[in-house]
Amino acid sequence: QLSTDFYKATCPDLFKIVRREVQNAVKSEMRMAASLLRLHFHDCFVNGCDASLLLDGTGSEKDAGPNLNSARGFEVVDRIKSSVESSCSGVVSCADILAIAARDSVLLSGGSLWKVLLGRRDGLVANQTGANRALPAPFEALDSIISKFAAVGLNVNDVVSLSGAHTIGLARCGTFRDRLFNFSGTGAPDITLEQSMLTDLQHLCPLTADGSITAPFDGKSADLFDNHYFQNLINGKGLISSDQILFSSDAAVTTGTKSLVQSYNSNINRFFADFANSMIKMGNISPLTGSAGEIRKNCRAVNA
Ligand code: HEM
Ligand SMILES: [Ca+2]
Repeated sequence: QLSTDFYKATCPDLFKIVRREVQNAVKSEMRMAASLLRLHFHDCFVNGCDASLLLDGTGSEKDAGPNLNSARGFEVVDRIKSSVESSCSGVVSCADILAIAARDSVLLSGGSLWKVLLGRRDGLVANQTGANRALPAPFEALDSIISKFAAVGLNVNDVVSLSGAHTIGLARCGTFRDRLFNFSGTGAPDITLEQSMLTDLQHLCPLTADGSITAPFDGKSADLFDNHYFQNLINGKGLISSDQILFSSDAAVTTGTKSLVQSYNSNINRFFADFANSMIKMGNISPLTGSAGEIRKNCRAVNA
């Protein structure tokens, strides 16, 4: 029961304000678009899209494995929230701000536009254990990733289209280094990783180096939201294992992800349309509505 015009009367300039703040953030650092998009994903997979990810404190989702030293953009969310508050105080949820910021981040990176549904309210608790359980890991098997998406109502099509978000942004060496030297204990690199990219990454991420050095997911256009990601997979140039297995694993054939990769590579319009559709579905994961939850004043803490 989310709707596109939820704040029409109570915060008529909402879209303008968020767009302006996201634009400012992206102007000073293009990567921020990727970081904001990821925040909405990591919020929605845990307790639904309720801004649980934004809560500070012990037991926070920010300190869960997939987010610690990894999720970023929280200061930008604070800035958006305070701009929104100064124009319409106490009416717009942090969960909705994440949804709009994710949409605008894709648009400002050259991707498609969709009508974002609104009316979510903010949760009262963070769920660190839930974040560790629900968020997919880069080295996870395809059937297991598919199960995690299924657990929140998303299908195989959503897995592939939403993985296309990795057309922008960066990943730390630590998230893919096992592929470079000793892939799942074989003592050799991942054979599905293309040779020149393997060599480049081995130089960027030697075993002795700090695991926080980063590489672009899409070496061709790390800041542009396009469909190169899928071409990369076909060429053995997926960065993390969970990307490459969508094309190269045995399960990619049986689950149908391989043919979806091929179709998004040959038809960018289909990718854009499916991505928009899947983002709307993801944004609809168990929202709090009506009088459930609250409208947080500060995205980092529940109201006093
Ligand atoms: C399919 C399962 C997925 C896995 C296993 C996965 C895993 C990862 C990993 C390991 C990173 C790098 C983190 C780091 O370096 O610390 C990352 C970054 C990123 N992920 Fe995913 N991801 C998945 C799906 C998604 C989805 C569904 C979205 C959004 C719709 C998304 C958006 C992003 C973006 C934009 C970045 C780059 C963030 C930045 O540069 O700040 N990912 N992901
Ligand atoms: Ca959440």
